[in-house]
Amino acid sequence: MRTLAGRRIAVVLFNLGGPDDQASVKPFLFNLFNDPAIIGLPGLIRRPLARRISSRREKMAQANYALMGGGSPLLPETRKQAAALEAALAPRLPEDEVRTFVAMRYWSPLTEQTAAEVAAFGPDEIVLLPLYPQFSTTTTESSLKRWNAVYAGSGESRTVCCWPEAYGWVDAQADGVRTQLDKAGSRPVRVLFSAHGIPENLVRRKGDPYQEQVESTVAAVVGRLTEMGRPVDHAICYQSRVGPLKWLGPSTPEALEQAAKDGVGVVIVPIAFVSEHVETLVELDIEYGELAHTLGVAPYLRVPAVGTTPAFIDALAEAALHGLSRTGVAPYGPGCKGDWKACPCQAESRAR
Ligand SMILES: C=CC1=C(C)c2cc3[nH]c(cc4nc(cc5[nH]c(cc1n2)c(C)c5CCC(=O)O)C(CCC(=O)O)=C4C)c(C)c3C=C
Ligand SMILES: [Fe+2]
Ligand SMILES: [Fe+2]
Repeated sequence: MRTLAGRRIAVVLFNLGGPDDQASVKPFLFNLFNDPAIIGLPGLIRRPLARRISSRREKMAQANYALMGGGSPLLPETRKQAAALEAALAPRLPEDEVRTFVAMRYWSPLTEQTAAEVAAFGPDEIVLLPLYPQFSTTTTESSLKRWNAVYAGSGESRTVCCWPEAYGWVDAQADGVRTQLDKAGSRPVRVLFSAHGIPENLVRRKGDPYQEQVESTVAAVVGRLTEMGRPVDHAICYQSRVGPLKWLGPSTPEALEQAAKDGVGVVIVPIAFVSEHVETLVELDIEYGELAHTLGVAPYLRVPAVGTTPAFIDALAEAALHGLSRTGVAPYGPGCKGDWKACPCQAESRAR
């Protein structure tokens, strides 16, 4: 697999980023809505629209971030994952100097800042590793496009497009579900796999593979639970709806209403996030927790994001190693377009 020893290897972890304080909420939102991957309109229309939406959304978003102390915990949580991954890779690549980096899409450290840091490191090889288990044009593709536009340093780049069925990721999720099922005891519960939504037309008209990959993660986790002797009543739903377009459904509130009608409690699983942030700590725990209470859905239990659990960090380390073992795999591009399972970066996690 490895041909040269003593390499400098940069592993770049990509995530969305979040505001670090109340003042950065609006510029963060502007960066997000000004991304053509989020609003696919020409810049002349998109920029003023992004300015309007970020102004309109500022107060509500600030109130949500205030519930977590003022800003997003996403960066400190991601830095912990980066440190754990670096420690996990060191014994696997003992002759190389491996360094992990964090590149955020909409807030600091912005991708261009990280690109400069990676360039200063002078890597021989770079692994681009999105912290999005499932590929979406709105997240993974947007981050990788930005990286490719701004990175001007040394090194051969390899990309891991996605890892929806990676062994340790699925294992960590199944383990988290089992822990919550134990807490539910003999009370009837449905496992609700809640993913961040995207507009439906991205899937139907533009072939975004996100929904299919979310479904494949869920099938793998349910399969693992069945192997553990814990078959579950389960459903997939989509949270965090934004704007007037039709988004993937059912929404998480709709799934909670269904649970109320069916007389079951829920174990809710953040199935597209790998760390805690506003969408888990505020939306799942507070907003939907209150909704569940109002609807009489009990128990309402939530699986923590995988964070730095050893099985998950192992999955990231394996993904980085698989990235290193190939040259220039395109992110969900030639080689896997239209069939992500055919992408070489999927082969080894399936084989385990
Ligand atoms: C699977 C991951 C994510 C997808 C897909 C995604 C798509 C997407 N998001 C918005 C709009 C917003 N997202 C916001 C926060 C946010 N989104 C993700 C992940 C995905 N987004 C994360 C990890 C976070 C948290 C950031 C943090 O603060 O730590 C927000 C800001 C919060 C709010 O105002 O509600 C917005 C807005 C769209 C429009 C979209 C797809 C088109
Ligand atoms: Fe791939
Ligand atoms: Fe989002």
